[in-house]
Amino acid sequence: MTFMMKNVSYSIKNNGERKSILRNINLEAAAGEFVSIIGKSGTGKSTLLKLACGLEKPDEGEIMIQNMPSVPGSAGYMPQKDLLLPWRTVMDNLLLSPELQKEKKEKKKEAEALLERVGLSACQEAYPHELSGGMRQRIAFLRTLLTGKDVLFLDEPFGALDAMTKKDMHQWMAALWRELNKTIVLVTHDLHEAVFLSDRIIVLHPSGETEEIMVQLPRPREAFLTPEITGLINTLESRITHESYQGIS
Ligand SMILES: Nc1ncnc2c1ncn2[C@@H]1O[C@H](COP(=O)(O)OP(=O)(O)OP(=O)(O)O)[C@@H](O)[C@H]1O
Repeated sequence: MTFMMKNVSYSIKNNGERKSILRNINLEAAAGEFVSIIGKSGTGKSTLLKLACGLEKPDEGEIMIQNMPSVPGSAGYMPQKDLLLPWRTVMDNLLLSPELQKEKKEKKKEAEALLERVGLSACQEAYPHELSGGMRQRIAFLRTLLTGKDVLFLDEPFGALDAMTKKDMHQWMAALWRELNKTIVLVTHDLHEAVFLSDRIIVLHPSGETEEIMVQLPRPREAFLTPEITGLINTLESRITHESYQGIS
């Protein structure tokens, strides 16, 4: 498995007491797979991604990326907010992490090629405030890609975008994922997004249990709501509203 979480538990200190956030989580993703994690607010999805990419340490359990324990830098991570630095141009934002690792020169060509590939070469010298929300998220995603990692964790990357921009982003992401052959684990609240993009969807229940739903729809997928897509969305909605896992009926 390219990504694996085994018996992972995590708690935080809250007013002197330990508060359990995740209990005994088992998850995995195969090479090139697109997996989404959905669930009610507060079930620990963002925490799970931070653990997955080594930014937090579990109390118990094992987290592996490409057969090695996950540490910061094992995988690409895109947080909920784009975190583009307002005083740096698009190119300088893309080269932020390579610059810190003294690889700026080597990565510049790669950054130019990526911008070209997604039709954003013209905004290379623009500042974040000059870009639309969709463009900013594209740049933030390209920055995650520039880490060169095969496994990418994305935390609600399109959450703040309007419906039309989101639709464009879904198609853009699906095409790039196919082309680049990355393993992606995405946290989202948008069930249509999860169905449109994923091979597999994990429902994280408030009880801490997880449930898995396969998306066996041919690709490329329809951007509009077909009866199959609507059916899956309804299934997911009914699973999320269950307080705990009761088996798929
Ligand atoms: N630093 C922290 N201090 C206290 N509580 C925290 C901290 N980080 C997370 N939590 C709590 O952990 C739980 C899980 O938070 P997390 O953000 O992972 O959930 P989520 O499923 O991603 O939520 P959402 O869908 O609303 O983004 C929540 O109850 C949250 O209040």
